[in-house]
Amino acid sequence: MSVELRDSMCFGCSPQNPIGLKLKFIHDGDICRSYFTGSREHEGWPGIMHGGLLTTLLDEVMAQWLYERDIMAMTVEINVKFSKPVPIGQQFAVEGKQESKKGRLIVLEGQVLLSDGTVATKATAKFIQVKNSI
Ligand SMILES: CCCCC/C=C\C/C=C\C/C=C\C/C=C\CCCC(=O)SCCNC(=O)CCNC(=O)[C@H](O)C(C)(C)COP(=O)(O)OP(=O)(O)OC[C@H]1O[C@@H](n2cnc3c(N)ncnc32)[C@H](O)[C@@H]1OP(=O)(O)O
Repeated sequence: MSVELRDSMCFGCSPQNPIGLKLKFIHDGDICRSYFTGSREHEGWPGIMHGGLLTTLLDEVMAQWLYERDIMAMTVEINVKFSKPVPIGQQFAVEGKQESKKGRLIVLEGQVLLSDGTVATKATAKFIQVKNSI
């Protein structure tokens, strides 16, 4: 791999990106999980998390599921279903796991869970495996 994690300015996970989300990840069996609490800077509708940012969070946990397993892959497609609003100021969980793998095409699923366990958002994303030289 020519790009090391320590050099990354990844908007989702880099600790050194001043405007990034600075996400941390827990790998729990076949699930990658992160926790996030939105603030006013993350809202779309007043008091509600911006859907584009939820998509970013979902993309990131799914990408990290792969990265943890040394699979270098890029998102080529993502479909997101927003079922319930995600309130600002309340911690929620974001989870990702693999659904299938066929050749270079890897399909992952993600979800946003509110603190009471309600699934607020669901995602399916396709990743294509690339050479370890991004
Ligand atoms: C993962 C990170 C790696 C880097 C790690 C480095 C340091 C660590 C840093 C951070 C921590 C790591 C992870 C966090 C990083 C990011 C998180 C967010 C993820 C992203 O933010 S990521 C950015 C957005 N993303 C892009 O910027 C992709 C743009 N894209 C491309 O650059 C090309 O697309 C490429 C190179 C991916 C593939 O190009 P290519 O030329 O190699 O391959 P080709 O097009 O031939 O496709 C091959 C086969 O996949 C089939 N195929 C293609 N697309 C399909 C689809 N949608 N559905 C079904 N099948 C599909 C074809 O049909 C063919 O199938 P077949 O082989 O059977 O013909």
